[in-house]
Amino acid sequence: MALTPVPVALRALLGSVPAPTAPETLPLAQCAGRVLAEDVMALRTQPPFANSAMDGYAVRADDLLPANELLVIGESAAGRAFAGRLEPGQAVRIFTGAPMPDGADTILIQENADGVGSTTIRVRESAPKGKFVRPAGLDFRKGDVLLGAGRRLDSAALGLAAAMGHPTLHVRRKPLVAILATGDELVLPGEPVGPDQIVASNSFSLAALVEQAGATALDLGIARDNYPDLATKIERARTAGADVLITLGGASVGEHDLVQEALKRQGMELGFWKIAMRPGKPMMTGLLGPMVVVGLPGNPVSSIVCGHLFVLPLIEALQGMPSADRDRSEPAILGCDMPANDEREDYLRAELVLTEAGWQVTPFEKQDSSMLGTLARADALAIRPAFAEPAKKHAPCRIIRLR
Ligand SMILES: Nc1nc2c(c(=O)[nH]1)N[C@H]1C(S)=C(S)[C@@H](COP(=O)(O)OP(=O)(O)OC[C@H]3O[C@@H](n4cnc5c(N)ncnc54)[C@H](O)[C@@H]3O)O[C@H]1N2
Ligand code: MOO
Repeated sequence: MALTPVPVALRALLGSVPAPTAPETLPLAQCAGRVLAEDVMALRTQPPFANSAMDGYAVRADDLLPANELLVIGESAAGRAFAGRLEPGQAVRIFTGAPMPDGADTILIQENADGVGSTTIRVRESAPKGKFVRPAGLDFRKGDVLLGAGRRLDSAALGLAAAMGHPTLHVRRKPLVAILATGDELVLPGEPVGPDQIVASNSFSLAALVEQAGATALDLGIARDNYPDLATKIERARTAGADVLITLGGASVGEHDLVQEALKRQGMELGFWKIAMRPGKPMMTGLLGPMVVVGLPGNPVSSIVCGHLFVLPLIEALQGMPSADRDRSEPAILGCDMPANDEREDYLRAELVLTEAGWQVTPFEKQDSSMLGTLARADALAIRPAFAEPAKKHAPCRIIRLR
């Protein structure tokens, strides 16, 4: 079978998502990190009235001649407006956020007035008409749509939704991602490790990755390399209603690589298998009923790199984010010479340095896909396209930032 290029595989995977997860209504305080299921319209105008941006005096700009004296006739504070009307020659003591009194058009900040606190003030320095006045609707008006469906609710978006008057929001249910490690050799961290055993790490790294992307991880533990155990644990993912099943390991071509066959026996429709990338070549995708299956290679670095390239966009697509298929790479320059590349696109663990010419990326010398220490040190993946010619230090390249 020919190797599938990364963008082809990614498009196919995102295209296989049956539908975004169902919407649910949550109180605002529980919406951080969730994705909006519908557009959000302002239920009110902000600010609802013209107000002062500074502490000082509400005045008429026409009265702001240096040394002019103004009679202070009252006070407007936030939550306690001045009820009367300002006439020529008058001022109203005002504080930040307080409503502008009728008849006033400008704020004289108290630093530019003499006699602050007394019944008469003297203009020290003039100000143009409208200075430090926030007109009603400066931020938004009732009916404005300020947050679109598919927007992830970061702190600014949540603050805005609150200011628009929404106590609850319609957001996508968190995708449920079942994670199944496979392998006779695996033991959990902290368990006794036999001479031919390996500590399982991939479930932890993938769970962290999917949770950062807004999903809930469901750890199915470790399936041993036999069909009955694999079948039981795959079944558990289906019963739990997982939107995605990530399998780890057993993806390659050896006699103990049973995962694909186990999934097919349960009815999985294979999407693709084997991608033109390094690491991550044996990755597989499929659909088992409505559940999207992603079979990741067992090598720890391969599984995490595939997680960044495929699983993160998949989880965004499941949350209805329209930008899920965006190009996540950024420009950089090489920090060293690079040899020609073969038919697999390379994702090299690398460190970044910010230079006058932008990010300079230098791949680590050792790139084995078992080396988690190197991956944890890496700032980015340096991308070397398939069949790339040799490249010189400072040549342009693309990177994907890891943190
Ligand atoms: N003849 C060939 N051999 C291999 C090929 C190939 O094309 N022809 N591909 C290689 C590539 S590339 C990769 S990547 C690996 C991936 O194979 P598997 O997905 O079958 O992975 P395993 O054999 O199950 O495990 C590989 C390695 O990773 C360790 N592992 C597995 N699961 C975990 C886990 N949960 N946590 C930590 N470490 C794990 C496992 O012990 C092995 O050491 O295949 C190549 N072979
Ligand atoms: O592609 Mo494998 O993921 O080289 O190690």
